[in-house]
Amino acid sequence: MSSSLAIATVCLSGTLEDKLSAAAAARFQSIELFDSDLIGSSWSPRRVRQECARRGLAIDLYQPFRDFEAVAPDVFAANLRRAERAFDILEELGASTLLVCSTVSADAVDDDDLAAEQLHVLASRAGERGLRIAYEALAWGRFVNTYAHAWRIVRRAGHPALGLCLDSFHVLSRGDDPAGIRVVPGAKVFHVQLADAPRLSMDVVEWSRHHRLFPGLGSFDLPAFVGHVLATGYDGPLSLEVFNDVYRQADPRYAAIDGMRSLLALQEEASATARSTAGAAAGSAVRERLRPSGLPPAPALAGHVFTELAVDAVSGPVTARALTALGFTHTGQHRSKPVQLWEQGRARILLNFAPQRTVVPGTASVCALAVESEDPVGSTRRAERLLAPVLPRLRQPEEAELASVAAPDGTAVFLVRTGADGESWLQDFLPTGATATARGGITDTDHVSLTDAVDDFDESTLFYRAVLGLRAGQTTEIAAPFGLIRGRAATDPDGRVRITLHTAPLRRGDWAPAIPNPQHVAFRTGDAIASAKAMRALGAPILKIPDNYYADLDARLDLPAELLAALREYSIMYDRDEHGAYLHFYTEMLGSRVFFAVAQRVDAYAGYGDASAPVRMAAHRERRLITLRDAPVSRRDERHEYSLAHLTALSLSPPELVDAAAAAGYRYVGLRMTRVTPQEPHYPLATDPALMRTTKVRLAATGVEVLDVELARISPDEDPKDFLRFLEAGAELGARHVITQLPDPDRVRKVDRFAQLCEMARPLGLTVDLEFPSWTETPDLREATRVLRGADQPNAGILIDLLHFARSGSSIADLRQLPAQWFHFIHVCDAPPRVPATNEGLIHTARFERLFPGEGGIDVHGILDALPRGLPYALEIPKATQVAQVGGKEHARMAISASREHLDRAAGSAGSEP
Ligand SMILES: O=C(O)c1ccc(O)c(O)c1
Ligand SMILES: [Mg+2]
Repeated sequence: MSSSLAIATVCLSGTLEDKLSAAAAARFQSIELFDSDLIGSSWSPRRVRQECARRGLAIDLYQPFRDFEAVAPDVFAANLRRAERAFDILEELGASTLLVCSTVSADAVDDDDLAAEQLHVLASRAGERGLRIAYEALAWGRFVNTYAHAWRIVRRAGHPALGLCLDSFHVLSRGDDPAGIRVVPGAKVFHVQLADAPRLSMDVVEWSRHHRLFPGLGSFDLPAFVGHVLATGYDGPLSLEVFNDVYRQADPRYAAIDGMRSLLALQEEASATARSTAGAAAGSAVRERLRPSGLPPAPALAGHVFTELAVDAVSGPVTARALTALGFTHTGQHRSKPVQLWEQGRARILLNFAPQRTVVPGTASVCALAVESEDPVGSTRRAERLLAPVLPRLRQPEEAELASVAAPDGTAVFLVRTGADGESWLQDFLPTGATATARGGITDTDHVSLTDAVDDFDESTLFYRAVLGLRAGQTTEIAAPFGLIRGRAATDPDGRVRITLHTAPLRRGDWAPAIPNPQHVAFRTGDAIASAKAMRALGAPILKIPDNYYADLDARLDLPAELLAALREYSIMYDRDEHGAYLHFYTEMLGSRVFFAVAQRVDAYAGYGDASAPVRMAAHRERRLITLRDAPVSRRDERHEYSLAHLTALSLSPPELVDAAAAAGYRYVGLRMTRVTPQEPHYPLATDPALMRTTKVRLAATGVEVLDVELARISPDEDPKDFLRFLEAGAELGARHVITQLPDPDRVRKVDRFAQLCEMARPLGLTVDLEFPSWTETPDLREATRVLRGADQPNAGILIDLLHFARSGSSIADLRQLPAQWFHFIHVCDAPPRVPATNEGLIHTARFERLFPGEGGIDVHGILDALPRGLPYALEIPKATQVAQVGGKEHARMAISASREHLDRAAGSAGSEP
């Protein structure tokens, strides 16, 4: 019989009902009930017993009973009374064991004889009712804090209903030698609790109550601990007791599954340890109890087979270009799906243009990975026993049967066998006719690197370790430019399959300029320098590493000058451990998530170059910002800089607008900070510090900049002075321009006020750009021109809004005559050819019903061609119906895509007029 598997209710989040359902669904056989879970439950103890039975769960133990022993007679009497109440509960629960923790009470005395005597009395009372006492030494017990001490007292008490509870945390946190457990007769071990923990240097109570982990996720040698426990002959349950702040608030159904996986993996590891260490005779009973209940062994893995990237029409070609430049060849096309096979050596990438899952537009992401299993069916059965969802396969009749399971983050993990027979999955790809070459020197996939949210990190680690039978390495921590990154690698024993997982454990708030959840595939080469040389020749987008890195490398490692020069020349990073060295370089980001790495392992280097990771992260960030800023400039002739004007998606708050702009590829936003109409949402950036802060954080994180702020609308009863805070807030956001309107019939006054506004804005580095809606008292280009000439201010400008320009009947010929320095950006849109007859109609179109350039009747190109070259196009295209249907963010994306289509392409042929 293998040991039964149990979980303490304290491991899980929720009400008792949530916890029991989760434990049962994860196929635990029994539970430890915590008193707080019972006290907070509306179920009577009897009902709890029924609810457990209904779910197939036994109750092994009720706990904790505290501060009982070694006290004065009066306290002892009170404690016995307390104990009888606990026994009542045990009887109703149908549980037989009460856990008694060693005392931490100030009432207790340091007297083992007294402790033994009083525990003897307790055990007698328990025994009379058919119950047992399991005595546990808390690591912080006042007098008894080691299992050896607890055992001396239990032995001295000498009562059959008194035994030990052995908790791995209390034993291993103190550094006690667990081998001593072997002297305890198995019949005197009443209960065993298992918890792992990270190595932390802190108060042991804190450590125990907040940081315990499921087995395998910390640094304790639990396989050895379990081996010692079972060597005593103990055949009771192995029970998880893990106090952990994350599990306590996570969905209990997933936490329970994680717990079960961790226990099964622990049993497996402990049994392997017992096999290799125990003598043949001693080991067999132990091994029998360690046999993980029905868990098929993990079949050997022979390597990475492919990594599949979900791509779209934007990210697909970008990724394909990068692969080509790394020396890959598009060798196959899937028979029934839009999936491309790219190969070099044994390294393979699939580009899936029709991913099953939704993906972030414009960026590739890993949707599947495949490993070579010597027995895919066995691998799948193992995954099932470990409660991993086995994915259904939709396949055509002539296609290979591929088994896959879903990792916690949804990545499909394929277990394949690439036989030479007709069964191979490769048969599903029709040759393109192109033959793979070794142009880039890549031989294989070295590893796949994935990132999870912190709360999913342990789950992922457990999944890959347990399901694939990989070994988890040490947890590593990187002080990265944008915060702490925690990592853990999982590898098969031969280092053929390597998966590295990362998380940002402290990630909070909005300041997140790092790549969100980056992923990369690292390809192996036998010669990193030769590969880099070849790839550069092929035009690969290799990430440039700064000189300071090489100066530091030289100082630290004293590498041969020639090697150092080559590393620097090709932006190759270099790491060393006691086994060997690691030469690695990276591509730039391909979209906003995925990049590739090329790595050479010298001798038996076992790591992943973590020490260099901060440099890489900073370089990626820098590169992304350069891409954002340079792309339009370097292609000035065909493209324009775009800004997202707030009115296009006024339902988005400023931080949301910035994110929408970044996602869609705008360089700028224009922010509306004043309420122009009573109905519209108001974003009071000038007076709301929290909104200002999050907006600035999103700007910094995305690299989007503020082009302009609006609206200084100065009607007869408005005083320009009241706009000072507005102007200052605009400057704080980094805006360059302020939009103003002058609905004032008194020309002298409005010119004065316009001049005054310009004077206020000037020291803040802002221009004031006069817009002329056709229904206001500054209704056309002529009147605006008069105001500018009258005010005669160096930072004055005119904002041409194509709608107002067209509706006001202003003249393109006039426009051409005006000074170029008056124009700083343009509000671009189109509108229906039919001009509304009333002001209400005009206003309605302006606020709700504009069209994308080319969709309407405005002479968009004619007006734009009359303006100076190179002005940013601020898309101000409200379309109320469309926004209601697709949301502001998607509308913003459609706006830039339609505008680029209509404007960038035509710009090249627009001639060279000034
Ligand atoms: O932290 C505690 O008090 C506590 C209680 C019961 C246990 O079994 C334990 O290991 C710790
Ligand atoms: Mg315990």
